[in-house]
Amino acid sequence: MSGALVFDLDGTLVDSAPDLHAAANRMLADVGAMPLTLQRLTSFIGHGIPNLVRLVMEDRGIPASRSAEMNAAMLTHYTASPATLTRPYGHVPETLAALKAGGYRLGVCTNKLRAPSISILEALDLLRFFDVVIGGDSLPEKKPDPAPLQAAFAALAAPRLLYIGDSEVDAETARRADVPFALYAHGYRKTPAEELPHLFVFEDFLSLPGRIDAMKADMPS
Ligand SMILES: O=C(O)COP(=O)(O)O
Ligand SMILES: [Mg+2]
Repeated sequence: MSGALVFDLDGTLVDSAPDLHAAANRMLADVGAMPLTLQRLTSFIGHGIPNLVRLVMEDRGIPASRSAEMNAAMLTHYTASPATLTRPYGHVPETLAALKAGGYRLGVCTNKLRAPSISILEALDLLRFFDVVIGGDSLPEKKPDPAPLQAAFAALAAPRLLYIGDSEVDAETARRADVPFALYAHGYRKTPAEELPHLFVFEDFLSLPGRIDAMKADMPS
């Protein structure tokens, strides 16, 4: 057994911002509000959909009293098409295949709701690589609480090697769970990489198996 690796979803395995953006703009159109740019919407990703809706509403000056209605609209629009524009980042499928073939047990730990997470992984033919998917609603706690990441590793029942993510939330979750963290450089983070605790930063998924092998070689046996 080579050990367990857990991945974040949004901004790490997949570029999901275009579908979140489309759903948010449909929600805004429902109430006659102007759309947001993709860049602005992307800056709101990381703490799950209720937080994203709150930030969109603040940005557009929509009163908090409408939050239940807006959240319901966002969920309806997003779950209707969670994987229309969403794509895996470069070399993700072949890297997951190589890691799986190398004997690693793989999991996902995301703040996205579990149902659309599964839909996305299925639509992009990635679900087959994972032995566990923990979503933002799988437990009472969400990242950066360490509980969801701990639950993912517990389900994998193999030595915990690494959490791979793109954001401030992921770095903090890994730190609190006491798991080494690898930072994917091209996700949705707002903070410079050097300000986030990490074991290594990587630019391309193709480099990941080699980095993990090197990390294992450095570990006390
Ligand atoms: O849904 C979000 O806001 C963040 O999702 P992630 O945890 O997969 O990055
Ligand atoms: Mg992420």
